[in-house]
Amino acid sequence: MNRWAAALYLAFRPSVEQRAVSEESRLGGGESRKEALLRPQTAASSPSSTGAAEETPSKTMPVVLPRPVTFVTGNAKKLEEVRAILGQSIPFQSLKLDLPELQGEPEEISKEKARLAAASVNGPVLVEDTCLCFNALKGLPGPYIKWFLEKIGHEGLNNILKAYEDKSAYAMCIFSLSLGPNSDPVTFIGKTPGNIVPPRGPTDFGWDPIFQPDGYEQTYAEMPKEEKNKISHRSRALALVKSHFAAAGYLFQTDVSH
Ligand SMILES: O=c1[nH]c(=O)c2ncn([C@@H]3O[C@H](COP(=O)(O)OP(=O)(O)OP(=O)(O)O)[C@@H](O)[C@H]3O)c2[nH]1
Ligand SMILES: [Mg+2]
Repeated sequence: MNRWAAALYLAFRPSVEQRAVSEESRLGGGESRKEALLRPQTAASSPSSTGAAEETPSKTMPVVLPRPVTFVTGNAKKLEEVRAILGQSIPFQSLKLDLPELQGEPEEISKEKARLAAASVNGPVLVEDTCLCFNALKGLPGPYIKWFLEKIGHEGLNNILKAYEDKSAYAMCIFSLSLGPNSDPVTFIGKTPGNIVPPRGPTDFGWDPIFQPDGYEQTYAEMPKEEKNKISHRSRALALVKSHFAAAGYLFQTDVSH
């Protein structure tokens, strides 16, 4: 046994691709073991809606990941919420990195971010891309909300919708999990419907002051953080991430020599 000690965080049934991981590669040592564990794999589940992840029951051994998942983001406020929502449910660490982003459909943007992150970290990663989608604009600004917000601010975003009666919108978070370089990312999508309103509340996080979720009198910004984290797009997507981890039963190796 080398310095790696296998730390078993979860030991539930594995998912489809995990059958490919042999007992030998699971317990073997050195780089060859890591390569075997992180070879390209089929998505375990593709929860591409707000529904729960579907898992295929199996009795074979779970995938062993060389270390906790790295959540890669350049956004401190996102990280704060992810920490609060995940708690101790999934072993993860974070890395501040502002990854370049594709143009295109939100799911592809998130997946490509995960591929870049996995290549950069050389290990399992979780990333997310957030969209604010105006129904009157057929989903725009969507993944480009960051740049709209930066250039025209809350007032400009409200002004855009003055041309339309429909002020409804939805906040969407797309998490992508990649088990390592060359591993196809799996996505988890959470959406919260609401309306775009003139800004109310603290301005410390993006467009929170102009998004009022359905069924609430307060904007995201006016809500206590715990309340937002119960109903937000981010918490809905993370609920799917958690279900995926519970169903997949990943094993994590922890280097106990540090
Ligand atoms: O009011 C908000 N409430 C939220 O819950 C929320 N989540 C994200 N955002 C903002 O929406 C844009 C997404 O762009 P984005 O997903 O590319 O994020 P980012 O570039 O800041 O970080 P990352 O890509 O490194 O993870 C950025 O302007 C974020 O600040 C939010 N604003
Ligand atoms: Mg970004």
